[in-house]
Amino acid sequence: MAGHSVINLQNVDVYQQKHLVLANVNLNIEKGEFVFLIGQTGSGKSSLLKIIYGDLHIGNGNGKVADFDLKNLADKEVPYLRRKLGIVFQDFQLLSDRTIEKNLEFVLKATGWNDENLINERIKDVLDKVGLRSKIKKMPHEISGGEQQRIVIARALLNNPEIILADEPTGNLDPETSEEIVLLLKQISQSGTAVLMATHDYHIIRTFPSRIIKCEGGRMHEDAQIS
Ligand SMILES: Nc1ncnc2c1ncn2[C@@H]1O[C@H](COP(=O)(O)OP(=O)(O)OP(=O)(O)O)[C@@H](O)[C@H]1O
Repeated sequence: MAGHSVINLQNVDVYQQKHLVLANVNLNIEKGEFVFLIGQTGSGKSSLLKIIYGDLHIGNGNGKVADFDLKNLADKEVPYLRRKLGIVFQDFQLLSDRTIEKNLEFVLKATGWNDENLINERIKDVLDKVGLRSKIKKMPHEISGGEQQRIVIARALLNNPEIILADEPTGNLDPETSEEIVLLLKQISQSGTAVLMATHDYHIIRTFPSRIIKCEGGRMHEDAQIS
């Protein structure tokens, strides 16, 4: 059965300015796949994610993400590409001066939603998906770190993305809460959204056996094993 590719990179060279970080990357991720991205600090994981969300241009090679052609991606198209992506990064936290509801409303309004009823419904939908509807009126500081991360995931789901990119989403969490977050991301992938998750947490990788790709020695390797 032919799959439905949501990320397809062919012979892509990943540069940070003049420095070649990863050479000749070939990567295909299908709808609903769950993939771990591993590699030492500085090996190129974030750079690879940047290629995928249109923050770095591809020089050599070809790339398609959620039907956007990365090679010919105009700057003005980047926000539309990002709407197809849910981004869960550590440095992309909740706005601390407003409630969970207002955090989510802010993103919807910034991405073109203006019908109040649809906005309210969508906010409830995504909060249900992460099991936190009861926290809708709370401020970020009134909920735990794990709950905040679930809200960040809810926020990433607002525009029904084809792909979630998660960079160390469990970095600041205790082991039990980390497992809950990854379980949630797994469930999201099973409902059809591909998840690409960069992590250094081998306990998590062992607990949730999945496809692993690794950045090492200036290359991206498939079917990586952890020891
Ligand atoms: N903005 C930048 N300008 C120039 N070089 C950069 C820039 N960002 C990263 N690099 C370099 O590119 C290489 C890959 O960095 P990258 O951040 O992709 O690694 P990483 O695997 O994500 O590391 P970490 O696990 O620490 O996040 C490193 O040598 C880094 O110094």
